[in-house]
Amino acid sequence: MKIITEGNTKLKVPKDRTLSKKDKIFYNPIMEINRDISVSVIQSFLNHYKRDEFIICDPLCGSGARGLRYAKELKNPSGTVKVIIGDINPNAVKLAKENLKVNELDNVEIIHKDANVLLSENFRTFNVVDLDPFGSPNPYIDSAIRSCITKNGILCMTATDTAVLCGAYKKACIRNYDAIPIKGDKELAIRLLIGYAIRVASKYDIGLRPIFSHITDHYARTFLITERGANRADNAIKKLGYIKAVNEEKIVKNRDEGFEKGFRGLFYLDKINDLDIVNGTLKVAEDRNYSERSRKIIKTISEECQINQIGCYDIHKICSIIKELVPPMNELITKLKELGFKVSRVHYNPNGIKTDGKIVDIVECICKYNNKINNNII
Ligand SMILES: C[S@@+](CC[C@H](N)C(=O)[O-])C[C@H]1O[C@@H](n2cnc3c(N)ncnc32)[C@H](O)[C@@H]1O
Repeated sequence: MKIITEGNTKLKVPKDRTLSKKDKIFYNPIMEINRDISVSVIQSFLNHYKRDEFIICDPLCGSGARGLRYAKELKNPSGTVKVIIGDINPNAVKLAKENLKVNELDNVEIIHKDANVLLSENFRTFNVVDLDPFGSPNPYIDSAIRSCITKNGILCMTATDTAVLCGAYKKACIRNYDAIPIKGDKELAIRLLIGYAIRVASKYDIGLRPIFSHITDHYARTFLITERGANRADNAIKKLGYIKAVNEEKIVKNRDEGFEKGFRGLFYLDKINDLDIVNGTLKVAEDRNYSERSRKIIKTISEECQINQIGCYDIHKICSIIKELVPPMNELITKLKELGFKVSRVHYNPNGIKTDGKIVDIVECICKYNNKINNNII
């Protein structure tokens, strides 16, 4: 064991790890970024909404890193923060208890229990439920929704089964998420996951609205606000639909229009980030000097979420289709901006941009740049 610091929380963690289920206790240092972003999003939410008591459940806690960071680093401006953490693995629970002592916290309860049992025993109790499983969060989504408060609760989840959500295993995606995936644009993986969660929540007359979503390294992560009532559930369902990807262009079809051959889904078609929450998240991460990479991801999201586009245009793929050389991304972005278009890079693909321009505008800029290069004008 060794002691490390994440944020301002001290953690005793195993020295030798395989980062798989084989580890006696799971701790992944790469997920510090995930935890930095999570603390910042929830703090941003707390700064927007007044709460006397704010109760968070981390039912798949591993070493306790996530739950303990919430307990130590979240500040509730108008009340208290309490964290319930649990794990089915007795070794994880033992370590989480040791980590609780190291941090001298008195606002945490640690429970040795199956996550679905813990969540089911706490009907409509938690302000936040954070699902951070191995693989898909799917086995826990139903009980997580029932254990969340129904108005302005937060369900956050990590999915590490991105190969499934991104379309490498179509049958598994249909089986696990009742949806047909699309390969290529990773944002669609989050949209598929959100779409699925909305369908699960709607049977309880709960609507879900995403406030922050990212796809980083090997996982997708989203934060969804609960909204009470059949009308809100209906509104959330109305935002689901089908997508057809044709040469980097995404054609969308609302669910009400029915399924058509060539389309895939269901996907969530509305905004997957709330700009106020994202900007608040960035401020928290910057004020607290959280990891540089987490700040960079949040900053890019704050830019990309101001452009209303599903997914992104991958410039390398466009160039390969039109058989043109790839221009420098910055040159292309500057050119499009000079033409009056909004443009942003995306956090999940170094070759991707979002823009309110059309694909023909991008193609024109690429061709013009290459002509100038060929004629030695640049
Ligand atoms: C990916 S790890 C959690 C990592 C942790 N949240 C963090 O940020 O470091 C998943 C954890 O879920 C636990 N787990 C697996 N199945 C479970 C179940 N049915 N109920 C409760 N815990 C479970 C595992 O023991 C493991 O510690």
